[in-house]
Amino acid sequence: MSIPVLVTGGAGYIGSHTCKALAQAGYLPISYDNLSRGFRDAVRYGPLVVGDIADRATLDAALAEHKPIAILHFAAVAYVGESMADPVLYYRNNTAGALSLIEAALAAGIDKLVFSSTCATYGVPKTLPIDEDTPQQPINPYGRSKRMVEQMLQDIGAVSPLRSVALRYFNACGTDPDGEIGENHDPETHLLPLAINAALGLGPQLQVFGTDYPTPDGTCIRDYIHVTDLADAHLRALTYLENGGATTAINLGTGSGFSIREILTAVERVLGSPVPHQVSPRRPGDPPSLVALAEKARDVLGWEAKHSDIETIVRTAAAWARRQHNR
Ligand SMILES: NC(=O)c1ccc[n+]([C@@H]2O[C@H](COP(=O)([O-])OP(=O)(O)OC[C@H]3O[C@@H](n4cnc5c(N)ncnc54)[C@H](O)[C@@H]3O)[C@@H](O)[C@H]2O)c1
Ligand SMILES: O=c1ccn([C@@H]2O[C@H](COP(=O)(O)OP(=O)(O)O[C@H]3O[C@H](CO)[C@@H](O)[C@H](O)[C@H]3O)[C@@H](O)[C@H]2O)c(=O)[nH]1
Repeated sequence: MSIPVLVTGGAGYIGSHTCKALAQAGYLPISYDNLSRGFRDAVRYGPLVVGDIADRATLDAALAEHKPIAILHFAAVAYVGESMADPVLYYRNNTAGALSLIEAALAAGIDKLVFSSTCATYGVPKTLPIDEDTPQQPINPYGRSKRMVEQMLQDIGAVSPLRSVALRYFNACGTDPDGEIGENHDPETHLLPLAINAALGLGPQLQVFGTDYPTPDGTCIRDYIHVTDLADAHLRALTYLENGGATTAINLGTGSGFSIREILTAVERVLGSPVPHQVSPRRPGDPPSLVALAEKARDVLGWEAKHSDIETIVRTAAAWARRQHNR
């Protein structure tokens, strides 16, 4: 019998890829998702409970029915720009929502939780690459909404059996190499899919948000990590907690940064067509450079990125984009 695990946000991009990895490893992923930003047809590897993490009645019933041994908590709203415009949404959904989930976990006696945190909790770090001891001083409500959840997990974990791993992802990208699931955000706001769609003629030209950052070519630098590598890290974090591991926080990145211009060059090289683009003003809330030091993930989880070379990222994401457009 497969081991049940509750996956909030299992109908979303990273959650659905992690459900696939869980199923392959002998777990039964129970997706718990309000479908506000996810898709029913992304839930393929276990049952779906349609519910909101703030809805304790539905949540408690799902926990009582499926008896998961752990929770992987992906459900959130996750756009830096949107969080600047609508902070209430971010604090309500991400922070208050997480507290509701934690209370439900405690009531159900669940003592293991893996949390989707983010490098956006670091703000504008003084030095690069970013290790886990870098002060968390987020510069947007999205990052603050997530840092608060990390703090709640630490405080609550200190006085309860709940142990957790906060995985601070850098920029998720790429799609399932088998093509079963992919990245479907509506609207899409992420650089990689927008650049690929522009190159393939499947979307409008890309807006490059700012060319006056303090970086070598003036565009923002990010650390791009393939979603399959993120999924693998979640399994390892779950195993760590099953083996009695203590509450901790771990970066998930490659350790290499790419500027937006370097990404456009890479997309052009892999797809053989240029990325039509124009320069636009900076997007509020964007730090100039975010690059991980990924040693803790290797030391604690035995994890390293295996699919995150830029070619694999572009190839898998482009295959998915073409399939969505039957091209
Ligand atoms: N995409 C990235 O680059 C990135 C980087 C760092 C961290 N993260 C974090 O990873 C997680 C997943 O991100 P994603 O890119 O897969 O996003 P996504 O929007 O594809 O998935 C989020 C899922 O959560 C669901 N959801 C949202 N609010 C909910 C609620 N109140 N109750 C139940 N379900 C709810 C949505 O319907 C959606 O299916 C998020 O927590 C995000 O903050 C993402
Ligand atoms: O049309 C676009 C979209 C993005 N960018 C830039 O590309 C970079 C990456 O942007 P995006 O793909 O939107 O990712 P982030 O804003 O870095 O945020 C993602 O990565 C974060 C970690 O860095 C996560 O926490 C967030 O959930 C996730 O949305 C940024 O400099 C953007 O300004 C553009 O220039 N044009």
